[in-house]
Amino acid sequence: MAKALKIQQQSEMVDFFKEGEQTIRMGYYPPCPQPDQVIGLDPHSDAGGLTILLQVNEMQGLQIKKDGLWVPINPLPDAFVVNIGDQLEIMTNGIYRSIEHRATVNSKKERISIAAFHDIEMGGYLTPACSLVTPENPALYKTITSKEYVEGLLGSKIKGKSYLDVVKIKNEIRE
Ligand SMILES: O=C(O)CCC(=O)C(=O)O
Ligand SMILES: [Fe+2]
Repeated sequence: MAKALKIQQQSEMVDFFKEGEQTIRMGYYPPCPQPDQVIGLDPHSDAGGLTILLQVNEMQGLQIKKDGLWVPINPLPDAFVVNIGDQLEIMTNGIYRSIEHRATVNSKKERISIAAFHDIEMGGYLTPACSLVTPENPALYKTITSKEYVEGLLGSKIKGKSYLDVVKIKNEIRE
């Protein structure tokens, strides 16, 4: 990833995650007779760096928001879904965008997913990579401590990608 982004000091990318955390969440979505009336998991972007997700029993349910529409991600046998999270959006100075997603439920069958989240270390800083910030491409996100980031996140309501707005430098965002 660092190579693809032409980050000059590849160690910079490694340093972000070197002492980072891996957290696993298992999702169990029971069948629901009225699937249109409920949501399995509210729309959100993952707050960490990279998420690796397995749709265990290959039931459809994961959807991503693309051009304002919800697009289903059909499970492929033995395949992982790899999601960009907000921390990577910040580090890449917006070159890689985190993806808004949600999970729906089915009427007939349960759905099981396992997500592995990879986050930066607590105690470090969350900041766009130095070599991606230039006079032509100024920093789009503030530099904050990972502690500030997590505290702010826990204190906010999950609503799509809205928490990133707190970290964005206003008036500088390319859409
Ligand atoms: O169950 C899924 O497919 C999505 C899970 C997810 O987005 C999450 O745990 O953050
Ligand atoms: Fe997620």
